[in-house]
Amino acid sequence: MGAMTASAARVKMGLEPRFLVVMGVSGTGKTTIATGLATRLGWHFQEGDALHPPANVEKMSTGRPLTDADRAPWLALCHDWLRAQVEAGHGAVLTCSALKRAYREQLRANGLPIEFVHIDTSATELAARLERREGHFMPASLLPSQLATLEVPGDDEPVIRVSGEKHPDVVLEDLIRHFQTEG
Ligand SMILES: Nc1ncnc2c1ncn2[C@@H]1O[C@H](COP(=O)(O)OP(=O)(O)OP(=O)(O)O)[C@@H](O)[C@H]1O
Ligand SMILES: O=C(O)[C@H](O)[C@@H](O)[C@H](O)[C@H](O)CO
Repeated sequence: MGAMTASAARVKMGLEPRFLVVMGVSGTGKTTIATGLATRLGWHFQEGDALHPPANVEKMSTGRPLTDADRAPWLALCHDWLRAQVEAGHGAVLTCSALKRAYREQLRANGLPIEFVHIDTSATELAARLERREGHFMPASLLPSQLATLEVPGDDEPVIRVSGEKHPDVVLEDLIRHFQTEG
């Protein structure tokens, strides 16, 4: 039997399109969860790291945290991608650390119906993962600044909270069940 098409998957799941930003600090599992969701649901996927200006990647690679000014053009590109997905009307998943409330507001600007999926993982587990991870520009030495910069989303923000310490398959199942329940 051939692979299920994206539209067949959507019908099978019975889910309306949603516009998700999978957020959290480096190493929390954004790419793992977002790619899993996009594949399972047949939704469009964008790796937020791929939208960083090269100077940002260079800065992080050399162990220097980004500033608000560094992040501004990147967040603008993330917002533009999200807006294009909303206009096209298909489900979409973006990875973006979205560490501060102001960044999340920038992503949601112009009334975009964005929802954040915040993956929360303990500092100890994050440090172990980043030490183990190979072939990624983000050094483990930037973890303290990531954690210090994070403003955990408030209850007044559109956020779905998940634990990054469960197996990714479990997190995916929990999220899909949540979407099915919410309609
Ligand atoms: N739930 C999990 N349990 C254990 N390991 C995980 C889990 N989720 C992700 N990982 C592993 O942790 C590392 C970081 O995951 P991932 O790259 O998805 O995080 P990220 O938030 O996208 O990171 P970054 O923002 O730095 O790109 C990877 O090696 C991944 O395989
Ligand atoms: O806002 C930031 O400081 C950055 O987006 C970082 O979070 C990295 O891009 C990402 O986590 C990759 O490791």
